[in-house]
Amino acid sequence: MLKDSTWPIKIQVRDLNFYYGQRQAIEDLRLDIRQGEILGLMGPSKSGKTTFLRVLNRMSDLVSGARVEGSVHLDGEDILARDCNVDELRRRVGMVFAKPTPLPRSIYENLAFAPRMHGKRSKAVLDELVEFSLKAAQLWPEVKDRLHDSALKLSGGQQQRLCLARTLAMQPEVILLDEPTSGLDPISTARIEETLTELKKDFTIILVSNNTKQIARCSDKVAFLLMSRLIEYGVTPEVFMAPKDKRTDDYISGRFG
Ligand SMILES: Nc1ncnc2c1ncn2[C@@H]1O[C@H](COP(=O)(O)OP(=O)(O)OP(=O)(O)O)[C@@H](O)[C@H]1O
Repeated sequence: MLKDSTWPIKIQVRDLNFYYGQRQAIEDLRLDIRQGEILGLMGPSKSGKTTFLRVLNRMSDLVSGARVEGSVHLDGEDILARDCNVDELRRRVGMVFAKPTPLPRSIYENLAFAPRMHGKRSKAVLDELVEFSLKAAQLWPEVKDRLHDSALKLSGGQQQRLCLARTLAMQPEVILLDEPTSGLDPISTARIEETLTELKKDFTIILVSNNTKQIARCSDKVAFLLMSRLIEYGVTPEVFMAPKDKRTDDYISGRFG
């Protein structure tokens, strides 16, 4: 179901500017992301997509010399505020990277490690969390009989679903995906895309992809960034069928980027 303007806003971005030293990577961004929708973020290389994701869970803080202006509210709370609890924010806003990065441990430990660090010590609770997150990432049937095998034995596509499961094990509210299928074959890509469609029932998702077809297939709304600026934002089929800006049209038709 399409989330219209009456649907609750999960993330509200206003007048967002982001600088790496002198270089501005996000300019005057204004965007609402509604609860339970998939926002596809597309744009050519260096348009600011990854920077935006990193602002949303304050991973951008880790870059020395970086500076942010404006506001980003998550459920009404300003996450750029000094007193924001960044550990809790990163639990609520989880991230999956382009390259799968399982820990060199068992499948089970990949999922139980961080929740245990956050105080979940009971085996029964961890077992349940492992099963829940593997099922949500649609990996459970393939690994349920070998949870104690090394995660490194899994295929690339399975490793990426494991990384998604690892994010889900932290019981986030928002999932950021930065080109999650860029290194995967078409079958593994399709599995991840199906999984995302299931997950949006319970989570708000922001998907960065250089693959415009993937954005068209998976997202409810789409934002097109070009040279640090938001050029177009709207309901995905409308933007793809009738883009308002010629630069969006050029991009989705493959005329540049
Ligand atoms: N850690 C950093 N230090 C300095 N500049 C950076 C850093 N990360 C990104 N940038 C610069 O910020 C701009 C936006 O980069 P960003 O990675 O956000 O774009 P992107 O749209 O995600 O690109 P890509 O599709 O290539 O990943 C680029 O000019 C990039 O060189």
